[in-house]
Amino acid sequence: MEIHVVDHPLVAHKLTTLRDVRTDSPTFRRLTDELVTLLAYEATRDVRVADVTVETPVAPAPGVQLTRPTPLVIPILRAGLGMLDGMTRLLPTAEVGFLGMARDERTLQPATYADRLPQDLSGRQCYVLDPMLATGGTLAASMRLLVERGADHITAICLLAAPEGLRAVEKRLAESLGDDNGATLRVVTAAVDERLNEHGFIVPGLGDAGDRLYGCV
Ligand SMILES: O=P(O)(O)OC[C@H]1O[C@H](OP(=O)(O)OP(=O)(O)O)[C@H](O)[C@@H]1O
Ligand SMILES: O=c1cc[nH]c(=O)[nH]1
Ligand SMILES: [Mg+2]
Repeated sequence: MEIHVVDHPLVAHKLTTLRDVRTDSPTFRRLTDELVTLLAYEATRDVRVADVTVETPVAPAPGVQLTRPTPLVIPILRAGLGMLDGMTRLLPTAEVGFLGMARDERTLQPATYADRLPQDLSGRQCYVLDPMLATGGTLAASMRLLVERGADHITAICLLAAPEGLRAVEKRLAESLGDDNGATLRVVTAAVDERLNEHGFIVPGLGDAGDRLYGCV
């Protein structure tokens, strides 16, 4: 699995405000949206395009356009929903599928409560949106589901990742799918933080992303 940490002063600046405990929900939502667009620029670097020629008012011009099937964007509910608009702003023709997953606060295991994804993802480039990659259980389960449905190119966009979570995603996917599953798997993130705490929270992190976006449930 390829891990790409986006090293850019604007990303670092926005992430710093996002982490700040004094940042309120409206500002947190706006910054998440802005950060996703910056991360998406990197994450879509290898989106599939085909050569085309258009006529300018002056002459034919060679160019490219996105190929079909169109990419699929998958926000992981609930917190991933806060990243959807920022992503589709950059990829307006993408289709959107939804996965609802919640981590049990005690066992830290993810449970899937909603699956509105196509059954056949053969040849689909998939972009998974989830702000936090903590133990990695949620991302490993979602990537596994997508590969089992035929996706061969999956990029996860996360605001923050924990080092042990990144290692766990690689290990779990190798165990469940095999090392030579043929899929390209990537994680694009704004930062890899220090560690997880005893509650499975990223340190220093930004707290509970879902709660900070939408309030407590
Ligand atoms: O890497 P993991 O240890 O699996 O944790 C990460 C998951 O935890 C958070 O979601 P949460 O379960 O809190 O659901 P929510 O988005 O509804 O708040 C976060 O948005 C990820 O989906
Ligand atoms: O730090 C964390 C870990 C999991 N989920 C969050 O929202 N934050
Ligand atoms: Mg949460």
